[in-house]
Amino acid sequence: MSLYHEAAEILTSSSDTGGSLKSRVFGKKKGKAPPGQLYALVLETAKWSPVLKEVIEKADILRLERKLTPTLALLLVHDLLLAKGGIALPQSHGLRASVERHKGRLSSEFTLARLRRKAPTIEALREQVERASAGEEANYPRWVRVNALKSSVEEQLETTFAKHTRADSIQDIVTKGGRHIYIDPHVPNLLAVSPGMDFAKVEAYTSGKIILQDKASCFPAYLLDPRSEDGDVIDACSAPGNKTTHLAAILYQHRPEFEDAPQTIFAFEKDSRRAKTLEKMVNIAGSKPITRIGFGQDFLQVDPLSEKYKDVGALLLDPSCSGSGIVGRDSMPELHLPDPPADNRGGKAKPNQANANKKKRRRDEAEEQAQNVLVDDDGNETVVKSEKDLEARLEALSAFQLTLLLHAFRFPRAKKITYSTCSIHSQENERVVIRALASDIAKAKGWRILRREDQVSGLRDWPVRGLVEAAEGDETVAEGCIRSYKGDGRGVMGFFVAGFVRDSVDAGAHDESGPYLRDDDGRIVRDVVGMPVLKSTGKAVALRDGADEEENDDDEEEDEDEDDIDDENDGDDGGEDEWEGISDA
Ligand SMILES: C[S@@+](CC[C@H](N)C(=O)[O-])C[C@H]1O[C@@H](n2cnc3c(N)ncnc32)[C@H](O)[C@@H]1O
Repeated sequence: MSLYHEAAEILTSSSDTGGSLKSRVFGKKKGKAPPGQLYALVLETAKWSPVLKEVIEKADILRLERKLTPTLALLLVHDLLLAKGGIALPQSHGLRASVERHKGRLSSEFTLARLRRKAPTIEALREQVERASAGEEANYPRWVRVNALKSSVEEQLETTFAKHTRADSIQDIVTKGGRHIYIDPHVPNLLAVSPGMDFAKVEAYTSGKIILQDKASCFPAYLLDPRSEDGDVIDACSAPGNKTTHLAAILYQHRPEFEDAPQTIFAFEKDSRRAKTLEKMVNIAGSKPITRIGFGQDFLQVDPLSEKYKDVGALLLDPSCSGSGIVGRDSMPELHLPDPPADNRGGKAKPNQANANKKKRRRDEAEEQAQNVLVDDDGNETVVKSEKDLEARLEALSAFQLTLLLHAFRFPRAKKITYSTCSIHSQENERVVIRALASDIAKAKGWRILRREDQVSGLRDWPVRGLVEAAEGDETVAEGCIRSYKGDGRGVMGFFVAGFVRDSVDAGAHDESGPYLRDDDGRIVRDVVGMPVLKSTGKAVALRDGADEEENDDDEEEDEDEDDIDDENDGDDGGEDEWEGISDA
């Protein structure tokens, strides 16, 4: 079966079956076509279908080409007019010929359809199409994290977003037409831009200078705030790698001067296939030199007492969850099929009312069915027929989430942990936090909630906090928890994060933050001539004879090390031109 027949089968079945488009494409048992290509073809064709329907009907090719069904015509005309390589069939193939014969007519109808929509260029039309098909997402900004390892907000404002106008509020981004940009006041290096921009070919995106990441999804790494004195960092559940690469960028920004032994991020991912995506993202983002990926490695099987993890001072836990906070996940745009020629419809000019009603009924049934399928944030589907089913699913998830959190509490040098979900259910959120704090291990090791007043400034200021009732009336815990809700006008997905801290590490594990005083960014405090200030005396280190020269030599070495990181990153980018990007929670 050709790519187009497989795609047509998916498009025609989409109104009858539940489940997400991704699961229907990637879960297909017998297909021959590469799933990535199939998925892109089906999704893009559905997005463009209102325009293509018009083009096909005006060019009248369904009357002229009797073998073409309306669905096949949409798919083939999509590729003829919009795909880089045209129709993916041999030149002699009958289907290809049946559409290419009408290329001239189809192209001019396409131009007319564009002009009727007042789009001066195909790019402008593409933006319209993206916006119209975005569904729920059209009411949200596109969040863009500038990757500090490779670029800066200033550079991106002058290059990628040079033509954007500065907006005064997040509401302006979604309500005003055109291209607007807003600098987020809470999370450093975060921008919001108007929806509808196609990033697939934007250089800053394909080279990892910018990463598409929802604002709320940036909270965990920012809240963890890893410093050089925290030693190594664990990302327990890493793929696709948004938070891993965010951690790397934060470590890079906090890197102390004149110190070697860079920190390591241990990024675990249980699912080997997803670990490959993680690897790709880590490479593109330039985080590879400091990241060790645990391919297919289950965090629960990692021994906290292993020598390898003796310097782990901070952990980020972002486990699988119900994904109930995700905005517009995998929503399939409505398909607009061209009408068959009049004589194929038994001479009637329009589909009759009975048919239209039948179609509507089928659509309603499919929608109802889809609402009963709970798709978690890893794409796994569970049919939820009742409240009881949902409760059982949430109970299973929260038991797993709690186990993970208690495992993290065991790392002997750990002093900070963040726990997050993209769920709105308190069972997966405050309830897990409360149960974790009440555990024997938390009490034995001295773990407590990271209070609001001790949080990084942007999250201290974030107004949406945890639910007091779900936190069993504990206001300190509820205030320490950070929430967000979709649809509340703040432009973010539904999310939850809480931080845990403790004041001292396990007996036997040393505090290795070093002998020198550090500023808020983890940099060593120095006197006017650049000598480091000792914690013990509050005074700068005294110079020995000849030590001045030695220290300068060291400085040069350190600078070279930092350059090495950049060089390696640039080198990595060269081989990754197939990167199509990830956008995620
Ligand atoms: C919510 S996603 C993580 C998203 C990721 N933190 C990001 O921001 O890009 C959860 C991931 O955890 C992985 N996972 C689930 N259980 C795990 C375990 N026990 N050990 C390691 N990875 C696990 C899943 O396969 C999935 O890829």
